[in-house]
Amino acid sequence: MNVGVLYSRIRRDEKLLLSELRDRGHEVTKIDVRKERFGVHEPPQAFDGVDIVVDRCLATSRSRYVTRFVDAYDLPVVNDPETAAICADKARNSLVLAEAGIPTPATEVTFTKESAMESIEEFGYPCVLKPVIGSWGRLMAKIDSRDAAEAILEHKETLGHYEHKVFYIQEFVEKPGRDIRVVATDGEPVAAMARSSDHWLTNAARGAETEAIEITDEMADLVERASEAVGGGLLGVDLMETGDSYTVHEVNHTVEFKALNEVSDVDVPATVVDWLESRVRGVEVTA
Ligand SMILES: Nc1ncnc2c1ncn2[C@@H]1O[C@H](COP(=O)(O)OP(=O)(O)OP(=O)(O)O)[C@@H](O)[C@H]1O
Repeated sequence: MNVGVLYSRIRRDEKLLLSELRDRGHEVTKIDVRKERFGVHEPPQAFDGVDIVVDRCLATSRSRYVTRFVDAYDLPVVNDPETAAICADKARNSLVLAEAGIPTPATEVTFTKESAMESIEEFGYPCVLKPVIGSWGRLMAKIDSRDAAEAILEHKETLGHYEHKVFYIQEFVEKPGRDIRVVATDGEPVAAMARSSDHWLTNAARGAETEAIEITDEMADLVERASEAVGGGLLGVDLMETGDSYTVHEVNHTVEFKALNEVSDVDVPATVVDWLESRVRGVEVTA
């Protein structure tokens, strides 16, 4: 098969994927989205002969638009544009998880700092304020007091980009110093790791320690349901432990897997390519 890989920077994750594809004799068409022009009628020539497109754009804005265009060109794309749109937006992410009855932290969205303050006071301290669009733990605030809340809300309202005028407020989950990332393909867990840190943010990108963990039946069930809630695909499902159970705080759509591949016995890129091959076979059968 010929796999089109949309990118703007090739990270270790993409290198792993590209070399697994090439090792199996697949053709790879690297498509640098910074250089292409995406017409509404005609696809760029770069897509000629491509069987399936994998979106690996680092920037969420690029990911969201480029997947829409690829979908309009009638090419299968991983992930689906609607999945990318849901996962890129923490408010939509939380909504679909809650709608599907999946345990997820209590969350409110408000549009003024006054109503945000009401929400924060009701959640009590600490609580969490997140940007609706963002990753790697950037611009996340754990709010410990009313004074801190007032300052952050004023900064966001005065200095923030328009997305920062959507206040996404969440209960603080007392997790055991770690959270869990499960990479899954169409709801089927590939491998899981715990990310531990002394800091309340336990993102691997912020230097948290990572270790492989077993996937329990309960985790697998939540991952399957969370994947279905956002429309499936190649996803990273993030969970926190809550004593005897779990809460799913988000699902990521252009999931990084290099850290997981390093700690896990599972060959993550190989499993992802197995899945891509099965997707292309599925398209050929139905065509
Ligand atoms: N409600 C919460 N209570 C306690 N800790 C939280 C809460 N929400 C998030 N965290 C912690 O903050 C980290 C980052 O959260 P989240 O995944 O929502 O942000 P992100 O910027 O989208 O990160 P990523 O890009 O890794 O998905 C999580 O790994 C988790 O440890």
